[in-house]
Amino acid sequence: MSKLKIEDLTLIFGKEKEEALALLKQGKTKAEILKKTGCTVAVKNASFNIEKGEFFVIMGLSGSGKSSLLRCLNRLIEPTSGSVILNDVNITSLGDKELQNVRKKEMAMVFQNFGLLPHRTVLENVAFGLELQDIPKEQREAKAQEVIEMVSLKGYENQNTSELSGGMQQRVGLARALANDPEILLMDEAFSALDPLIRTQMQDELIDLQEKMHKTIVFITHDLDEAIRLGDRIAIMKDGEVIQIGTPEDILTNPADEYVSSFVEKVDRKSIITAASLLFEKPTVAIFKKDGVEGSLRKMRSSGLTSLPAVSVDKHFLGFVYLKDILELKAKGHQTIEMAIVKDVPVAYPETTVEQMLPFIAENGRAVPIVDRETNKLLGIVAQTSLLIETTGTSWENVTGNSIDNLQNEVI
Ligand SMILES: Nc1ncnc2c1ncn2[C@@H]1O[C@H](COP(=O)(O)OP(=O)(O)OP(=O)(O)O)[C@@H](O)[C@H]1O
Repeated sequence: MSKLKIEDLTLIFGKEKEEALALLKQGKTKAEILKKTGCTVAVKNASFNIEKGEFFVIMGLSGSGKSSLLRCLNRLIEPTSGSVILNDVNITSLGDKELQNVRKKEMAMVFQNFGLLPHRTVLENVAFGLELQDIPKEQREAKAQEVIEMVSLKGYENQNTSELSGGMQQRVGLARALANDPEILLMDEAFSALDPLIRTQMQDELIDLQEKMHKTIVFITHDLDEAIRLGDRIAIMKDGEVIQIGTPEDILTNPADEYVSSFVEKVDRKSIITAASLLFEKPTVAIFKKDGVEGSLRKMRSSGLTSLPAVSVDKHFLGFVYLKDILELKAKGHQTIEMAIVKDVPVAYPETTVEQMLPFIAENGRAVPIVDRETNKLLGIVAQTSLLIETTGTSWENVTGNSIDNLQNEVI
């Protein structure tokens, strides 16, 4: 179920909004509109859904419109046109009072610069939102204490926040947001001010927390590595436009344009790309027992491969068969291939990452079989060359001197 629906949302800064909006409709660019009207198009026709419980990351360079878009979600900034639907309620048309309620109960924001009250204690900061709602002291402090423990700040309740390190201050920021039990957390570059080690630690803790909380999180970052670590899906923004939305793997394997590619190039793909996206698109060549020695030789010859997976009639993976062993059987006059099936072969599953498959690289160049975790059916094979390409970033032709089509021409 979609928690948030963002429909054709546009945000323009400046006085001549109507004129700017009209020019936008005519297809004029952000730069042209700025020149003609003095208005900045911060968000342009954004439309997408965020699912309940999803960790949704909005990523883009500075000035691409991420913060503006995020602030339109709770109307800290009023969108110029379009709507934001939260649980089927169009919050763009709510009156002040209803909007206050949404902000108090449904959404909470965590800011990059923490936004804490420096002369108040951790406990008071965390309970502050509840205090504004006139929740009795005892009750709000009990709730604050609970979330303080969730973000590992137990023991620091009575410290002034100005005495805390950046990482700890951001824990207070997070605890304050969680104290209201919001359904949606809006996090604006929440970890960007932290040094790299603390930042990674906070990312890990947020991932752990989210596994328990199942909130809907909208997280902004300009860092693709962070987006990939955290996001179930990532929206990439450029010049106010959302130019691609997808899972981290979608974005790495199919960048929508040069801009996205330029980010993606710098990412370490090994831990993200899975066997599923490396599976040969066409069905894998495999050997059945009924193929016998002659049939196996034919399949190896026509595929140009010196080792092939063997499968049962219902395509369960049995092991690997090597050309040299088949030739030996032939020389000895055997017709069945049973003795040539090497059974002790590591298998991967669709969700196995390239990094996890690297130890499977064998000296004899055998491919990695990918099987269904439940049924052990062979889904396909990943050639070692694919793994090398993924780890070195080079092309098929460079590694194999061959094209992928030559490697497969027979169907299981
Ligand atoms: N209050 C404002 N008045 C006028 N223009 C603004 C205002 N806030 C943002 N902008 C402009 O809107 C565009 C989007 O800015 P925004 O801050 O949303 O981008 P961002 O991707 O969040 O960048 P950053 O990571 O630097 O915060 C930019 O061109 C910016 O200059």
